[in-house]
Amino acid sequence: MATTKDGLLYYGSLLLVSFICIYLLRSLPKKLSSYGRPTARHLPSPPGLPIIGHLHHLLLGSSSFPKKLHSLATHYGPLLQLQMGAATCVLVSNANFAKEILKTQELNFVYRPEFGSPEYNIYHGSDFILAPYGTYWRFLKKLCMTRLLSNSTLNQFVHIREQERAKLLEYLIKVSKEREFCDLGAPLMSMMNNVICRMAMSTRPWENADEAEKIKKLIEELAVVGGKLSAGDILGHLGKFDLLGYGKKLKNALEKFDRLVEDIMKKHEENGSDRKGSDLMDIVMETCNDPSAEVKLSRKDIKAFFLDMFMAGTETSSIAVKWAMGELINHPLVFKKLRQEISSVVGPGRLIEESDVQNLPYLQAIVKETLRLHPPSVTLLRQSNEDCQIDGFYLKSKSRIILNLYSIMRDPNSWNNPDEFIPDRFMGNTNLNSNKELMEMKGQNFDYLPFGSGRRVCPGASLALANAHATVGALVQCFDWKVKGGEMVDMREASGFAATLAMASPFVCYPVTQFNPFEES
Ligand code: HEM
Repeated sequence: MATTKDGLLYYGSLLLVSFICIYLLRSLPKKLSSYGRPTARHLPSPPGLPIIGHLHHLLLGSSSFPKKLHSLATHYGPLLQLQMGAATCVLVSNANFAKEILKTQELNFVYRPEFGSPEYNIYHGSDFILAPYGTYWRFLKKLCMTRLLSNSTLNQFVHIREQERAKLLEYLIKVSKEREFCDLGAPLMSMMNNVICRMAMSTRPWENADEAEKIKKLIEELAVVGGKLSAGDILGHLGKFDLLGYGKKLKNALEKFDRLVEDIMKKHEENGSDRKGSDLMDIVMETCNDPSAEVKLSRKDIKAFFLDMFMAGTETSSIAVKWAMGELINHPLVFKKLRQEISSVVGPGRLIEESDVQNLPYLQAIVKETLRLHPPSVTLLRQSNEDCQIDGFYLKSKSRIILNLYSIMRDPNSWNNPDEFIPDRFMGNTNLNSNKELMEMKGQNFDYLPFGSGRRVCPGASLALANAHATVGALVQCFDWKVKGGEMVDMREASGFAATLAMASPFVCYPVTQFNPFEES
């Protein structure tokens, strides 16, 4: 007679066999479809902890976020899977894997991940930087490349950049006369904000100082709150509850920006017929009245687009000049050589202009070397659209990719003395990285990607470079620099998570005027 024990054994075995059959039936199609292909391996990972995953590698210790990514890449390899709380990311830290993502499999990785909870973003769905690769994104990218940020539009606005640079120099001459010191970061940020405000929306700081200043404050606030909210992604679904209140702060700041830009748009509409392409907003609004335009932009789309321009362009551009000046002050021989180059090309009595830059290769090399060592955007963020393999490793669709520009541009396999500031490596007359001598900024060399690469490459690169070259040149031509509290500028990066590479300490210095371009000779 069968006992209860036998019965349990019988039904237990039946259950086990059923589970095995269900598992085989579900996995068989996948197995058959991958039959004959080499089996993909899973990505390596550093040691992790339950729940927080690898967060402790990024949160503990006083070094900066890019240095922590760099240390992970150096210890565990150039392709890693990181679990940051609830968010899974793939960290890519060498030129070969970057090329695979940005070129070989570009169409699969042309998307960007969305961080933070969309419910607090009043521009959700209109955002250009995060827009999926499709008609809307293509329309705006083409508008940027062929009209808004094209070389001919940049030439049309050269006087704005000259006037804003002159204002910066006048301020520094005054500081120098009064033997005061200044934090160079603040006037550089105002200058770049004014340039973009005036090019984009004709805000005229001398008539309405308020508008440009309000936009600058909002952009600074949005960068801080947006960064904190994105970091909240590590909470997964809990992020929706806005436990720390950053969601509400973000919404608040966005609504203020929206009201400000709505007023500016109304002024543009009121003076519509007189304006005819006087600024970027006119050009964007013209497309709304063009019946042949492929996409009809809404007011929300236009405002979201300008917010992206400010967020992507202001801090990155001013920070680049700040890092360059830090390196120049800390390398007096490079500083001297640059001043000599400017003097021999520009002459003694006039201020450097943007049109001089093509004849100033050493100035160009200094800006290139600064962007290599201190890339204002430390990472490129991408997302895979479909399952794929990289170097035999399996990546599932919607994998978030962090391209670690900081490590790629300091990789000792690509760069000699990678942590040293050596502008000569870009001059083509040394044997230091001689294959880099013709290196362009266009993202075709995957060892050097300060502006990204491919379809998603930065559309503001020419504007950023025009500004960086002429500003660094003018600051070297007009002033000697003394550092408050010591001989050297503190070149450490700020700790904590941030999208742009900030300096750890304020850049406080004394300008000493050497050449005053506004003085009658
Ligand atoms: C030194 C200054 C700048 C640096 C280092 C920089 C760097 C970058 C990088 C690395 C990307 C991502 C590219 C990729 O994913 O392949 C990017 C995208 C972008 N940048 Fe810049 N940028 C700078 C200035 C500007 C300026 C001045 C503007 C416009 C006023 C701008 C507008 C944008 C926009 C709209 C995108 C998104 C493009 C897209 O998704 O298609 N940037 N930038």
